[in-house]
Amino acid sequence: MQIEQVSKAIHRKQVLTNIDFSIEPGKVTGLVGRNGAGKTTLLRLLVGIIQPTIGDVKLSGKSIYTHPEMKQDIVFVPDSSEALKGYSIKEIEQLYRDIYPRFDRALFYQLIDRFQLPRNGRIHSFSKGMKALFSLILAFSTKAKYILLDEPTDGLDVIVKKRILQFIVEAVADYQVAVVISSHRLDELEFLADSIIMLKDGEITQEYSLETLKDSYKKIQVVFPHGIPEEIQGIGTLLQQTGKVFILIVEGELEAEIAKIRAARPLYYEELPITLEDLFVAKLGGDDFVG
Ligand SMILES: Nc1ncnc2c1ncn2[C@@H]1O[C@H](COP(=O)(O)OP(=O)(O)OP(=O)(O)O)[C@@H](O)[C@H]1O
Repeated sequence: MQIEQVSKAIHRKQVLTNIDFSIEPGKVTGLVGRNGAGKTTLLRLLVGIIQPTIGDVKLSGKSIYTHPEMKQDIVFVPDSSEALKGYSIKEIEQLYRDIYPRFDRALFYQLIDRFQLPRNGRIHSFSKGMKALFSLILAFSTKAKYILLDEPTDGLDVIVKKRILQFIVEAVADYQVAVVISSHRLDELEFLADSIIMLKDGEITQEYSLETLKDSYKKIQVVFPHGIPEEIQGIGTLLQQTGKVFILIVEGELEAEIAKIRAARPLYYEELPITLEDLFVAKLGGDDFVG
């Protein structure tokens, strides 16, 4: 799937600007950003619920907006499954079979049994965790090539969460689907995602491959008795300061930057393991506005 220079304004407000990336089969792409950054709007654009003001989303070179049959290959799981509430499992299965011609009924019931959901239940009798699991089962049973998940584990207990994450990992490997996950759970994305797209105020500020993440950034703890010396101010991003202890995220020419820090003779120097959360705070933690 190619997302080409997509911008979207809603009620004259610019919500997304120049979004450009592609999504690969068999890979999980994590979408991160602060509240209001535009994640849900982007997912809604990728599934064709809304259309871009400028730009296009293409599958095999064809626009999903002018070739509606393409939408059989894309399924969106919103963060709440309220819309399905009034139906029974059988009714939803029928509905999905009408929309998605490759819907795999055998797989659907196999997964319903595996996760011990009642075959004859109605969705309104399900707990939040059961609804979340059911939405995922439904999505993967469509055999759509692109599965878009908005906060799939939001509000779930640890056990259900683990089952859901495990299920996503297995399903991506088994069916070679492309999954896009919007999430605030950076620890979960670290476990799941192959790459991360970071949105800020509707724009992509960073794209990371989780494989190279740890080679591109360093998290450094240093102690300077009189504050960070002038000659190295501006190197890296200050993540945290506790008294004389500074934690910095360094990027770019790592060796050269680290050599400069060491040349400033800190009383103590240590490299710490970097997490996605560190990068999130370093890159997006700058202001307190939530829009
Ligand atoms: N239908 C709409 N009408 C007006 N504004 C909207 C609409 N949809 C989205 N927006 C605005 O677009 C911006 C992005 O919203 P969106 O829901 O995509 O963000 P998000 O990154 O998913 O946020 P969160 O993490 O809080 O779910 C917000 O400022 C929101 O107010």
